[in-house]
Amino acid sequence: MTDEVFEVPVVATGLLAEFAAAGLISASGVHLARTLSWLTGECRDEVLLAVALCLRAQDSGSVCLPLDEPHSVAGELPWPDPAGWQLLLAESPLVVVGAEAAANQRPLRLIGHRLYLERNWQSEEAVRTALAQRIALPPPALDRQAVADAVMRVSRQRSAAQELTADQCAAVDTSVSTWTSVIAGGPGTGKTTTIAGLLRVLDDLVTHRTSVALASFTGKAAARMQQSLDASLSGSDRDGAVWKHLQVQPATTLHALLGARPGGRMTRDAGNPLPHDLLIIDEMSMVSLDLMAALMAALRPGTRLVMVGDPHQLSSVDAGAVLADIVSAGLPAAGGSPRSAITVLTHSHRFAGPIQHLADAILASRADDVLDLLASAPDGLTWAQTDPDPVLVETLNPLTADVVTQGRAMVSAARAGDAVQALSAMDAHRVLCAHRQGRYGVGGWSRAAEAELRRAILGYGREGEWYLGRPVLITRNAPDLQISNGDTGVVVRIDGQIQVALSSGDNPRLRSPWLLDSSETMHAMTVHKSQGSEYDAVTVVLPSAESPLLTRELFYTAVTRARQRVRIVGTAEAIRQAVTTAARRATGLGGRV
Ligand SMILES: Nc1ncnc2c1ncn2[C@@H]1O[C@H](COP(=O)(O)OP(=O)(O)OP(=O)(O)O)[C@@H](O)[C@H]1O
Repeated sequence: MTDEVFEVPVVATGLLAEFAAAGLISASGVHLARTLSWLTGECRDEVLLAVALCLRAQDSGSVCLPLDEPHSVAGELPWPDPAGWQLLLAESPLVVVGAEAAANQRPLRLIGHRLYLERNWQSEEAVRTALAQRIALPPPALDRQAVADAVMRVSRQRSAAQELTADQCAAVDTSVSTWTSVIAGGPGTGKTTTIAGLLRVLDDLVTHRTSVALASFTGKAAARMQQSLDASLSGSDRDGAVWKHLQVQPATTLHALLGARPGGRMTRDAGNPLPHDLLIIDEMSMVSLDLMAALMAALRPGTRLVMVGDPHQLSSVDAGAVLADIVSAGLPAAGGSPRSAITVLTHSHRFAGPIQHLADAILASRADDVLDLLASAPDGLTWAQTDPDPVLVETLNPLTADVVTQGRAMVSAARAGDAVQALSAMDAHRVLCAHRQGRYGVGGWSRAAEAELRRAILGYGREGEWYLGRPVLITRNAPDLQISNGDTGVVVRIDGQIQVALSSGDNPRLRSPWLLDSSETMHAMTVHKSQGSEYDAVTVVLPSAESPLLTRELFYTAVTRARQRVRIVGTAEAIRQAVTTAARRATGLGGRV
């Protein structure tokens, strides 16, 4: 009996077998479909296929499966007719139909032509309802003229060349005067400067103690936010005591703010909400639907929420595209109000040159312009026109000088015990890959760089596993050590002790390497992991044009990580493919906010 029970769920037959063979559904999708079939008696092939496709959609970042969407990889596969498929699903014991129906333990929900895993539907619904409730609240009780005057005053406190732009003033005004707002914009468009302005204006306007929390998705992004906020505020304001009424807490990660516990539960929730009066979330593009649902549950109605980020960047690793959805759907400042609570900052104050032109052309999907620009090789942009392969010296050649210069700088700072210098050398240049493994992946490129360094630098890597100057990527959260998945650092020797210096604003955190359970050598990183960080120079390794990861968002995110120099390693075909392929995630939030 046990054997029978165990065997039934893993066998793929019929449509499941065909789609699995074509790589369109995964083994876990087949397993889920067969298990649900065994539990409920549902055995219609089309329904089981929908279950497996729904799981696959979630694994690739979508929140739901649109049944009626043309399938780009359809080929010879027998896709069910959308209308008939919808009818079959509507009468399946696995499916709840419609937004109004209560949850009743069924694993799937059908909303029109969109099929959701029930859990994703619940998260999306929770976010939508919470946003709608917040929009319906009467706006904060502030005198409109007083707000406008305070914004002007704060803008003029800056030097003439640094006064806030009209868009930045509008963003501050909107964020102060509404409960929920968005400040959207690409790198260097002045989002952090606007946040600094917002804090000053709020401090001017309120008459009571007002607590402010700043959070970002990764620890690195939180540290960067804190750093640039400190730089935007004058010396005296940085000292918390000088704020008249604000209590501004140091920037932290969103998970830490919500008190994430193992298993994904949060300490902060509806019964124990966040106590702050203002919550500012940076790098909002990295926030998944589930995390957004947890955040909305933990927000009191009287907390202003300001979401800051670049909707054109890659979406979260987990399912959802919350910021892009909110920006595309629009967010009214208040119920029935024509005024929008979203401000888009478009002018970059940081780049004017070729990197900005490249980013603009990528976003506008102008492939010819991108290729012309790269071919003209302006200062700051280089293009190694080749199909990358880390085992081929000619591919690595253009990179070698950067890798070796950087390696030398890390080693000498590490030997001198200068953690700040070692970290700055680490961030001087970063190789970014779309893939984790394989020819175009982080693993191979990191190993190739390591081999090059061992050849070029005398004594490199001789001190054992934790050798001086080794760049390290943390791959798992360790809250007790205050380190997060994605943190980066360098092995250094300080006062005779081997330590890993981890990036953290102005003051690196030092951790004993013997306590780091999950880390790897990092000479290259995925574009996903690089989100929220910036480097002086970036080398982007583009996969072949066939790679499903090659999208405009990926290319744009990679290129905009660079402050001064970008090198692209890839073929013209891959570049064209990236620029003309939009990352598509099926979500329902955009149409429902
Ligand atoms: N209105 C302005 N006038 C002049 N300079 C400005 C203005 N706003 C911002 N800047 C400058 O532009 C640079 C980028 O600003 P800021 O750090 O606020 O942008 P950002 O959008 O937060 O960038 P990123 O997210 O890429 O870090 C800073 O040096 C800042 O001082």
